[in-house]
Amino acid sequence: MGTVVDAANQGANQSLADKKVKVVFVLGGPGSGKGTQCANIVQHYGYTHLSAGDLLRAEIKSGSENGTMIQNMIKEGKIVPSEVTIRLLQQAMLESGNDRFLIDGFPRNEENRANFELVTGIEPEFVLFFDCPEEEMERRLLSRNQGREDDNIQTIRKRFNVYMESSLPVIEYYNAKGKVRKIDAAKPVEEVFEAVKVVFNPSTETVSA
Ligand SMILES: Nc1ncnc2c1ncn2[C@@H]1O[C@H](COP(=O)(O)OP(=O)(O)OP(=O)(O)O)[C@@H](O)[C@H]1O
Ligand SMILES: Nc1ccn([C@@H]2O[C@H](COP(=O)(O)O)[C@@H](O)[C@H]2O)c(=O)n1
Ligand SMILES: [Mg+2]
Repeated sequence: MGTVVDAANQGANQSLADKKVKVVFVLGGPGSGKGTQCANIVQHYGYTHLSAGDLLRAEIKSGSENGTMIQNMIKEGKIVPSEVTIRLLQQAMLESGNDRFLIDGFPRNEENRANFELVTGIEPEFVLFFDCPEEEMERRLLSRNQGREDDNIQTIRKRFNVYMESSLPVIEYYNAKGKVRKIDAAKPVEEVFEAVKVVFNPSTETVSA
């Protein structure tokens, strides 16, 4: 059984490698506006948006054998083992038929980062980092109203702790490699997107380099 699954996984990796997929990691704290800005980027730049959190929530709804474990992790603001999340990301990349992806909310810790690279061989083109003060993120999450089980103050505080302890080091890792494009995410949505466009527009990038 393990061998069949491993072979399928290797096939998926080979197929993604053949396509020479382009990946941008979209990172930032809970409520910093990753999903909001990804929707804008998709409209303008032809990327497919894959939110790791959305994929995990869909996996719960699908009645998968991992559903209960994932649900408990999300309620506690904890990071699901990368084996599960990477498989969902690979599947979604293959199904999309696209070769350009915004991977939102991943990698969330060192284990996510190292295993994604090891398993897929994919290095991000760059990391889009939405930088936002905690008080503003908290305000946004508490008024998001999308029925998310983790948008309550107890879980939000746990998510902030995980972000500080586990996710920021990943951003620092990519920063040391010169891959981070930092955006001031505390501004209104339209202003944030203006800053995002500068990153995605190659001619503007050349001028400012
Ligand atoms: N620049 C902004 N100014 C004010 N509100 C914003 C801004 N960007 C997003 N929002 C709102 O804040 C909430 C959180 O945004 P969003 O879902 O995009 O964040 P996220 O980073 O994807 O969060 P999570 O990590 O929890 O998935 C939403 O209700 C969204 O409409
Ligand atoms: N790489 C990831 C991403 C997310 N999770 C879990 O999902 C929760 C919600 O994520 P959002 O990006 O939608 O906010 C998050 O708090 C984690 O519990 C994960 O495990 N691994
Ligand atoms: Mg989101």
